[in-house]
Amino acid sequence: TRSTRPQRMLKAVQKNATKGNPKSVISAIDYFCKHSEWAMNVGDEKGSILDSVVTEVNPSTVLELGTYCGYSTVRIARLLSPGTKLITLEFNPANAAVAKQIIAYAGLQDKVILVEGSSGDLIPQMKERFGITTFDFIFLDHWKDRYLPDIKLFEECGLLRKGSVLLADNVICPGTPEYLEYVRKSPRYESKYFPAHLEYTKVEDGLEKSVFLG
Ligand SMILES: O=C(NCCO)c1cc(-c2ccc(F)cc2)cc(O)c1O
Ligand SMILES: [Mg+2]
Repeated sequence: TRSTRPQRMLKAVQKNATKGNPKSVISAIDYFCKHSEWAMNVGDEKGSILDSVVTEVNPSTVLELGTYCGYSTVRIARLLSPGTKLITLEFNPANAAVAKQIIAYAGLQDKVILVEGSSGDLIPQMKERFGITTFDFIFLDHWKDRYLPDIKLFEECGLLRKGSVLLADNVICPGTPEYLEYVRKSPRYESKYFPAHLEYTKVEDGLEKSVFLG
């Protein structure tokens, strides 16, 4: 039967990237998306902003919502200090299976804990399952209608501390209007918008960085 786009992306990584070289995996995926098939990775323009925020925060505890094929997982994991792991949640088992292989091809499997399931179910389990007290950095890139309920869940579960940084993809396209209104109006967050474009296109999009004030 016909392969899926994530499977074709994985093939492109195995063909064009160098095993154990995260930078070449990132480049191979970006090339595939620019010249073969568009796919919903955060991409190189927004990815550079992601890199700069991760580098600035230098987090010890990291959560990604929405693994997809592992592109942003590789971008983040390659920048983490030795011994630091990132937890990434993916609802779609087929995508998780591809992501696992792309993360392994980059040689970053020891820095990543990939968990299959819904964020609504898994966020309340973070403390008991992974011994997390609070997250230093959270990247939101999953279903856009889950951003608002999940940030409220982080608050309710006591997973944020003064200075926790949340970075949200796609706040313009596809858009997360309710989430944006919440973080920009709430006195408990200091928010900043980073303008960019929808991955591999000229369509306007951007990232919203929100710091929890405690
Ligand atoms: O749904 C998304 N992510 C959760 C599932 O993994 C997502 C969608 C799009 C997108 C799609 C279709 C279009 F026409 C425009 C944007 C872009 C993204 O960056 C995304 O993260
Ligand atoms: Mg996205």
